[in-house]
Amino acid sequence: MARSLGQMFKGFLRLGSGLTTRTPCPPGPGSTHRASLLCTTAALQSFLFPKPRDLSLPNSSWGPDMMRLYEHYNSLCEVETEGEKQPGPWRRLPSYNRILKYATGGVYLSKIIQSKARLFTRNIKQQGAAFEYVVFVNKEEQKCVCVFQAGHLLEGPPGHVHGGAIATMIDSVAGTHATYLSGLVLTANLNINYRSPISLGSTVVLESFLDKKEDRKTFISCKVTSADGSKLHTEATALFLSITVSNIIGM
Ligand SMILES: CCCCCCCCCC(=O)SCCNC(=O)CCNC(=O)[C@H](O)C(C)(C)COP(=O)(O)OP(=O)(O)OC[C@H]1O[C@@H](n2cnc3c(N)ncnc32)[C@H](O)[C@@H]1OP(=O)(O)O
Repeated sequence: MARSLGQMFKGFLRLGSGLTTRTPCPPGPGSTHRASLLCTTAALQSFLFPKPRDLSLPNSSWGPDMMRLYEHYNSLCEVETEGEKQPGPWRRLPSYNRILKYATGGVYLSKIIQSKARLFTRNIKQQGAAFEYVVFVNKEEQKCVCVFQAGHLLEGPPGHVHGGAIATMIDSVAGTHATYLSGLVLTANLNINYRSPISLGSTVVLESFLDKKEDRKTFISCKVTSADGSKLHTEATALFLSITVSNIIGM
């Protein structure tokens, strides 16, 4: 068990270093033996380690603000220089309904380990009903941005988003950011100031910034603003502590 968890978190830690890289299948005509071997290996790999469904991609429930902001940041993930496409300053992070699906073989692991468990923010199957979001990270600026559309199941005060749901998103985005920067972490402290309510169904932007890193501690601040950036909804600071796999096993 400890070994499989070790493998699992090795995959998880790859989040910060090009997790989604896969062997491309070369074009058919004129393929060499080596190329077809590569293709077979890739096919075998995808059979043995099926890709989990990425829930951070657009679906039909996404409104105009959500789509506009997604397309804006997505366009910054790739830049064209002298006719060639290069990685841009931003990167979209994939998102699954269990964190262990980041590991190689995570789809199978997910069936073996507490098979009914689901990531809190990704456990509602009805598209658009709860948390619709996508996270982008900018390594150079050490910054994360999340575009979040809050569905009708997240109601707190009538017509508005529950404070716990907002806290959940802040913890998730700041936690993802801290993981990206520092590997495996747990939230030790989260302070939130709610400045103005968020309407149900609206799209907001969460921005997460690295304040400082000290040994095991990663300090992050986060703010939530309206889609056009004109209104501040929420501000937060958080402390994440780096942990080891044995911390999780012993939990
Ligand atoms: C890719 C997808 C990623 C998705 C991200 C999802 C993010 C979700 C994140 C979470 O929700 S995690 C779940 C909620 N958090 C927890 O359940 C954590 C529960 N708490 C613990 O397990 C432990 O308290 C913890 C691991 C955080 C710390 O215990 P340790 O024994 O490792 O640390 P220790 O108590 O020795 O403290 C280490 C340092 O941190 C400081 N510290 C600990 N807790 C603190 C605190 N709460 N506030 C301020 N400082 C704190 C402590 O003072 C000390 O400072 P110094 O080294 O300077 O002396």
